[in-house]
Amino acid sequence: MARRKIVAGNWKMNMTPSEAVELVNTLKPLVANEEVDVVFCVPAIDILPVVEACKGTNIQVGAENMYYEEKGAYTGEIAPGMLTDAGVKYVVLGHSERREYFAETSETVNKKMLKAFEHGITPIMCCGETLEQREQGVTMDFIRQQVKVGFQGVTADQAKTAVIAYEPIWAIGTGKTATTEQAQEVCAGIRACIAEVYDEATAEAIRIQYGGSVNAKTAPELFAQNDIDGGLVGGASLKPEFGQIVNYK
Ligand SMILES: O=C[C@H](O)COP(=O)(O)O
Repeated sequence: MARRKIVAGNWKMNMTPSEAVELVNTLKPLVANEEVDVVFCVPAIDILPVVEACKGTNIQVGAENMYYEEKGAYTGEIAPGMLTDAGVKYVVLGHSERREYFAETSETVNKKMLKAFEHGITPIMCCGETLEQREQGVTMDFIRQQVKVGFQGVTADQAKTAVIAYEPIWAIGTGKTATTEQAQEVCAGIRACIAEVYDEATAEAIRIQYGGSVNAKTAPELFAQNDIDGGLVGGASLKPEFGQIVNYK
């Protein structure tokens, strides 16, 4: 069975709550495509107004991060139960910006993955190599490690519902999209890694996105690849162009 495409916007640290509602109202009619899962991953403070503004549409709301404890003395963190109560269905975990600026490791990402599944939140787990790693030829070794650690303890049934976003760090926000061949090659490698860790059925079911300077021009070819099931879109998700990306074909 063909996998359903999933196109998610990652707003990062952009949009005040009132700007967020305005953006949703602009994008709503542009992303009304029932054949694709459309997700807006938004800053924590925007979640409630965005959930409200997305009611009655095909848009699902995601968070950009989450903590792995249920509650307690963790100043500044957001618990999974808070997200589900607010109407969140997805959470971006292990984005390279969080790994780089907030010291996230694959081990903490793994704890968050397990907690997200426990609460019925679908994780969008990010992985990707630096330019240096690509030049050294260790891209796949590095990504396989990120995936294996990230999925430790995750059951095959849970993994089947997960989303992995392959985002080469050198392509994020740089305007440098990976070539279609580069993106397909790594996404296929990630699927092979899932088949090794679990089985063919799990590898066939899991959805793998590409992320890194995706735009309306590059999306059609990228999303047409066998192992690319959509995109995680940063900059272009804040513009009407996101509608063209969702309607890539
Ligand atoms: O999560 C999204 C990615 O970091 C890609 O961002 P970008 O589309 O602005 O390059």
